[in-house]
Amino acid sequence: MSVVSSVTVKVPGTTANLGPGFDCIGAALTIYNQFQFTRLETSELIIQATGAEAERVPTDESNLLYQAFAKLYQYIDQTPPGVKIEIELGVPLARGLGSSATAIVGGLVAANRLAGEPLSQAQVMELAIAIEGHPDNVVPALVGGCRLAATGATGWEICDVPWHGDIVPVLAIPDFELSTSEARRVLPTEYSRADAIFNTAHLGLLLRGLQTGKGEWLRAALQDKLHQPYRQALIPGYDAVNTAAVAAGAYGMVISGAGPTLLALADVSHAAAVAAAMSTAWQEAGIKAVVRSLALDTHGAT
Ligand SMILES: Nc1ncnc2c1ncn2[C@@H]1O[C@H](COP(=O)(O)OP(=O)(O)OP(=O)(O)O)[C@@H](O)[C@H]1O
Ligand SMILES: N[C@@H](CCO)C(=O)O
Repeated sequence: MSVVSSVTVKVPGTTANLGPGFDCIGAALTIYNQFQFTRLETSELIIQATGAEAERVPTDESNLLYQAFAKLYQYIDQTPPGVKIEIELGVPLARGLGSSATAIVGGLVAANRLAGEPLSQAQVMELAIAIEGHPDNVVPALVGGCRLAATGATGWEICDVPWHGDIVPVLAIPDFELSTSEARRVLPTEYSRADAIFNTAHLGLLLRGLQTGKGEWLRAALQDKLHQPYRQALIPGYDAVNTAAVAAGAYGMVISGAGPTLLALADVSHAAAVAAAMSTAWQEAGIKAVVRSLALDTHGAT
């Protein structure tokens, strides 16, 4: 592997949970952050950001991208070099579209490349999961597609989840933030057996629904008892947007990641109507939102 002094990493945003798959399933989307890392001769850290809300990205060592970059060097027992980081933001911050995962994956992949690829992709993935605390955003951000992650005997087992080509993810992204930590604080620490069984069954159904595109299965599958009932109150207009999406032909609607973005799944023939209905419903609830029909990213970080 040749030694390089500059590397550009493009990382997709992600939607995690998909309803019943809390903390274990996520999909990479065709929305991206791009990060350029250039090694400096001095020990300086220079961070510049462009794009929507760029002024909100920290430009010191607290920056998550730099934290992940430094973590990889720490892992290989080296001092991180001085570096200039140029950030082009395409994934909105703290909206449930995996912005933190793009930063973690971007920092790790760039550090690994600048250090001469000492770690395998599997090792980078383990580090990314350890930093984020759960696998459902960082795994698809790194490898693309829709992925399910579960702990195995010696580490994480990752499996690809086939996604039928007719299923369109429609994302309604409001103009307010909801941090993951805040959205996790409202969750209980214990659940009933009935809730555990409910989610187990619905996640199984979701996997088969995504694979086959069978409407009845998808309509039943997009339900959850582990996080959504507790988080809906943090998202004004949730019920109205949900009702509008389903009336316009969506299979169902869920919270994207920890929210506040809402994700509807629809077949291609209904996607445009679902997008329009979600937009109107949020507007009528007094909330500005951007609605986008996206596709699955299949490459992950490049
Ligand atoms: N490009 C970036 N550079 C540096 N830090 C970032 C970047 N993107 C996100 N972050 C950090 O991650 C925080 C948002 O993380 P958070 O987990 O709350 O939301 P999210 O990852 O967008 O949503 P979710 O995890 O629900 O998909 C930001 O406030 C910021 O601190
Ligand atoms: N599974 C995570 C995704 C957001 O990081 C959550 O819902 O809290």
